[in-house]
Amino acid sequence: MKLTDKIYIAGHRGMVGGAIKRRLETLGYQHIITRSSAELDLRNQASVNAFFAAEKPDYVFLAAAKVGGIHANNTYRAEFLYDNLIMEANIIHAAWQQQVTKLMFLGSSCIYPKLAPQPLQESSLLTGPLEQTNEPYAIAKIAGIKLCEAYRDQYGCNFISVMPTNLYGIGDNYHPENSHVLPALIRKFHEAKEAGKPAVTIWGTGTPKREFLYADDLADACVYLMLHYDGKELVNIGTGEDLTIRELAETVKEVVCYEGNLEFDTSMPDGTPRKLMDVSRLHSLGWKHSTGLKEGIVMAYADYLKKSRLTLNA
Ligand SMILES: NC(=O)C1=CN([C@@H]2O[C@H](COP(=O)(O)OP(=O)(O)OC[C@H]3O[C@@H](n4cnc5c(N)ncnc54)[C@H](OP(=O)(O)O)[C@@H]3O)[C@@H](O)[C@H]2O)C=CC1
Ligand SMILES: C[C@H]1O[C@H](OP(=O)(O)OP(=O)(O)OC[C@H]2O[C@@H](n3cnc4c(=O)[nH]c(N)nc43)[C@H](O)[C@@H]2O)[C@@H](O)[C@@H](O)C1=O
Repeated sequence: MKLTDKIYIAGHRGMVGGAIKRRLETLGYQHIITRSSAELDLRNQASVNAFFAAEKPDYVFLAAAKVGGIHANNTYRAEFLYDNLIMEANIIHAAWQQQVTKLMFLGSSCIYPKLAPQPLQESSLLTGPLEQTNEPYAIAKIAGIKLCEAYRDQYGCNFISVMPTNLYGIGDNYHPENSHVLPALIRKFHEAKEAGKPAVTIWGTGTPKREFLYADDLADACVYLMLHYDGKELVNIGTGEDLTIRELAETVKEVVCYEGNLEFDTSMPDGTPRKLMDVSRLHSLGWKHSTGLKEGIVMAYADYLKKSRLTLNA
């Protein structure tokens, strides 16, 4: 990937797309192409085809998606399947038609079977039933992986698929119901501290375990793999370390300096009991994460405060 190549980031306004854009700009890439969903609805195949024909990007980071936490996945099941299927199919097909040099598809750790042996190996894909709460999203992601494989097999396309673990960081989604757990806890603890509330409600039992990677680390991994990996096999991207939701809540509570109690709402789903990624392939390719969880949460909280001050002042 030369500094003058045309690079399209689908989803540049999102947490991951924004981090990839920052990383590419830092490295001196001069020709980054972006479109918001208002400018280009990726569910519209004719618009996507026209965009690719006009811009003819050389490289594509496919980070656009319908994304959310366990409650959003379980509530908007049709949207999570339809939107993600349509967006990835339109982009991958147009990338082939316009002879894109290389495309990176972003999947997710949820593609692996609910009870697959831990840590999750890339080879465990399609070896067992999926977690029910995010099955539509997982099926869409698996279809994206299979599309990239099929276009490689039939047309020789250099389309690679990477599987990030749970992510957090700058530009995360802090929606009270639809966000992922880490940004949700940052918001809950902050608002409880500001309001002097005696307790914060955590969904589920607190016993599931999750792995968290700082989004700017993921972006660095994505650029590294775009530069150095051309294989057909999936590559898990994570830290290789996990903790319980209760431990995560205690950590966020400490960072936010909230002094109240935790309460657990077991009417809310736990989801997958554990989804720790096996990152040995990633490490063998020469990349390892650099931001520790507590350090990352401190930076994410600072970003949240900056953004919430902005909205408060809006
Ligand atoms: N967040 C996480 O924990 C994880 C995320 N991932 C994957 O990483 C990728 C990015 O996730 P993340 O950054 O968190 O998601 P965000 O929700 O922050 O960003 C998603 C982006 O997709 C764009 N988008 C959504 N629908 C459309 C549409 N119809 N047309 C055009 N653009 C659209 C949005 O554009 P706009 O803002 O212009 O509307 C937005 O910029 C996704 O593929 C996700 O599956 C994988 C594992 C974990
Ligand atoms: C990235 C990944 O993200 C999703 O899977 P998930 O990791 O299960 O999602 P989550 O982050 O929302 O929850 C993790 C755990 O945390 C508990 N939890 C406690 N309190 C809150 C809370 O307040 N909000 C949320 N969202 N969860 C909470 C919650 O009950 C669950 O046990 C899917 O998109 C999946 O498809 C995917 O790819």
